[in-house]
Amino acid sequence: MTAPSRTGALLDTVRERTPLVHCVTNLVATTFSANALLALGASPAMVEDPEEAAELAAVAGALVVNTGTMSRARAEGMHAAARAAHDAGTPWLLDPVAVGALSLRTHVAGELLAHGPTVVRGNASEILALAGEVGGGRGVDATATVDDAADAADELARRHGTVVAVSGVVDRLTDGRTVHHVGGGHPLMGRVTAMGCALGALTAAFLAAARTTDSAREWDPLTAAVAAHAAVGVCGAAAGRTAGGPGSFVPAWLDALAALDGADDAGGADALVDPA
Ligand SMILES: Nc1ncnc2c1ncn2[C@@H]1O[C@H](COP(=O)(O)OP(=O)(O)OP(=O)(O)O)[C@@H](O)[C@H]1O
Ligand SMILES: Cc1ncsc1CCO
Ligand SMILES: [Mg+2]
Repeated sequence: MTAPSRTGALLDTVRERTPLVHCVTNLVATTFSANALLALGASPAMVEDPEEAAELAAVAGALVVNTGTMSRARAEGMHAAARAAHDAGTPWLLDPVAVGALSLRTHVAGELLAHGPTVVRGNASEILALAGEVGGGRGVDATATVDDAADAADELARRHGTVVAVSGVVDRLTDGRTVHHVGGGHPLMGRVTAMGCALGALTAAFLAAARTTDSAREWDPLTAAVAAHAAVGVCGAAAGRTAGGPGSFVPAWLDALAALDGADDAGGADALVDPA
């Protein structure tokens, strides 16, 4: 018998445990992120009021805070959820959507870093801006490349003791010491909205699974985040092979997520990690 792949093993854990993933996310990504989590085998809950968010974050398996729809009221919910997750020792992921392009969210995201995110996940422009460098982001889409953000990502990871995942044609993930690249995916992923937001939600599900694995007393968020990116990459490549365009890509990608098989090396996901 061959050893289970890292991605496959974590995928199996997600399906065994059905982790509750608390999402404080944006108006665009809400339904898509929930569907992606359900397709994977996790359980989504989209809750943002500060009172309810704090209550849920304390019992959820993982939290994602996504700044895509910002307001002062929403910022309160983001802070409350992140604080509660931090206090409960629950892994949480910050997705700093359009940080650098708009002032309020740039300020709020900077404050959220104080609650110790387990993973920060964004495109290159967002990570550059969060690290305090000029990223050049115009809106929610990146204008910088993953390579442009490499040094900023490493520095951000070290400064905040977090994993930083930068998405693009090839994703790059680091904890400030170790770097992994994840290939796969498809150009159509940039032609539908909220694909990165869904990646953040799915990464949170993998964090929850890794955190609850018995053998993972010293669990590794970098490994879990890499596995999530590989799963998304393998599904993107599969969906891209059959889709006729952005419209048919989305259901094909959701179907691919649901069809991922842990025992079958999650469709070859591990081969996408650090290809020679
Ligand atoms: N040209 C591409 N080729 C392969 N994969 C891609 C490409 N563009 C995006 N992806 C993949 O799509 C996913 C989302 O990455 P992207 O950088 O587009 O996120 P984002 O800008 O945060 O998205 P959004 O904010 O719209 O949700 C990642 O898994 C990434 O690898
Ligand atoms: C299009 C858009 N606008 C705010 S959030 C979002 C989803 C992609 O980040
Ligand atoms: Mg994004």
